[in-house]
Amino acid sequence: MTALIPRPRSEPAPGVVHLPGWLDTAAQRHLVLACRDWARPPAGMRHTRLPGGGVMSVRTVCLGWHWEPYRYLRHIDGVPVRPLPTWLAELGRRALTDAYDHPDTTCDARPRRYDPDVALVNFYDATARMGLHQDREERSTAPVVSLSLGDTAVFRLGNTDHRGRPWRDLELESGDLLVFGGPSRMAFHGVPRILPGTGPTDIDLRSGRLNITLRESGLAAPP
Ligand SMILES: O=C(O)CCC(=O)C(=O)O
Ligand SMILES: [Fe+2]
Repeated sequence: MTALIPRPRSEPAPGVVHLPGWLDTAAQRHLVLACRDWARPPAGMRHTRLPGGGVMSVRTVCLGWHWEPYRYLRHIDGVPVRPLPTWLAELGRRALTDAYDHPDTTCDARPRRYDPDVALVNFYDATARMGLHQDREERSTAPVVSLSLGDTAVFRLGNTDHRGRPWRDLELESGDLLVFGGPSRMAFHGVPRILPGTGPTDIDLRSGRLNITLRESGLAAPP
């Protein structure tokens, strides 16, 4: 959506930085097209099965490493994971610099080097959601970089101790960057709601929301 009032940078918790509209329209469209390519079979988008027998309402495709609850793998059902393109890792590095290298930063959680080797690409239709969880399968403590495309999401940023309150809800719009690192790296977070019909009309995504998170797995690449 075109914001009439520019939304300012914010730091909703120490180590969490929200940069609204970080990606311009061309960059958003480029990412949407890339996601469409990554979503093609055989390692396409799928509803992740949960150990309890349910399936997640979002559909996911992974780059670099496959994620499944609660581990990273190179193959799922015999299907190798797609590589993570170097341009996407570079975008992640730029994201951390832009997020933390700011005079108002109260907590610069930038690692000396950031080498994201895994991306989770989630697609949310109008009814999909994601429960509160921690991103804890990574062995690295480096920040998570999150990019949002399409419909606005209500993003719930919780505390680091448990799933309950306190939490705070942020709206993540198309093009927004959110990073969470430092003391908030293990914050519980989730997406209780998507606001259908709020995405831009010029990024080649007719409906729904894409979210890309970049992470450092801390796992050794196989020889
Ligand atoms: O969709 C989002 O904004 C969050 C996604 C997320 O938490 C995850 O993929 O682990
Ligand atoms: Fe997460």
